[in-house]
Amino acid sequence: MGQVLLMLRGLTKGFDSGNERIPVLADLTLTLDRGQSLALMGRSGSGKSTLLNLLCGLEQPDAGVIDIAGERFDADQGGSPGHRGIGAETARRWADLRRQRIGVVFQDANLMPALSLLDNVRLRARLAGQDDGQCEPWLDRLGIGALANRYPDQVSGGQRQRAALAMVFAMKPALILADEPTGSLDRHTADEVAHELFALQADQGCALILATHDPELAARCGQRLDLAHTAAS
Ligand SMILES: Nc1ncnc2c1ncn2[C@@H]1O[C@H](COP(=O)(O)OP(=O)(O)OP(=O)(O)O)[C@@H](O)[C@H]1O
Repeated sequence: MGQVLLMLRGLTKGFDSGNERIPVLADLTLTLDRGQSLALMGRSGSGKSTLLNLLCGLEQPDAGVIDIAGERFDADQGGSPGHRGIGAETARRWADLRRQRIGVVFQDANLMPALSLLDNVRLRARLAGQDDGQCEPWLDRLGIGALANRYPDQVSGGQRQRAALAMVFAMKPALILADEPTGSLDRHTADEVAHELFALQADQGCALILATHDPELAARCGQRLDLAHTAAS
């Protein structure tokens, strides 16, 4: 058996709508080892983005436990769901994890507009405590080395998506969270980016969780979780 990277126990999350709490995820339990990949599937609104947000601390669960790389987060039981604060210590631990261990590739590639693609990658590496002097090869590997000195608004959406992947790999994360990482790309570019994503994931031995509607992309993952079939949907 591999080394466990992520453990979810009884993870539950809903959102307030008027006086009601609408359940999105109910009692979700799963384990992911280092080096494994998991595709999150399910119809629109089934909770894929919500789960990714919970896994990087951008949303807080109503109940359950999240354990990532030995950092354990228990849902705060004080107050009613939706009205709980997050303690300063918990916020700090999530921020540390996002900076050093969790690489996030969400739909609107989160590049700093005032920095070139290369400087975006360097900044991300530096924040994660990695060597920022070795960042050009990441852009080369993603096929955008020639665009290193351009700013994000001077390249296409697909090229920004590749730069976002270069940033994630430069930080050498333990876990990558990707929300439709190829969603805005044409089929050919999507295939190229997916190829690099899985090749680099294998090279680095990190775990990958990706939300997608694309069955071909999901088929490349070792595991699949269909949120349409979880108790809340
Ligand atoms: N901040 C919020 N407040 C209230 N409801 C929310 C909030 N965020 C998400 N929801 C609701 O939770 C449900 C799950 O949303 P989520 O974005 O996780 O779905 P998804 O599976 O990622 O959908 P898609 O495939 O369309 O991206 C939806 O019904 C959505 O409207």
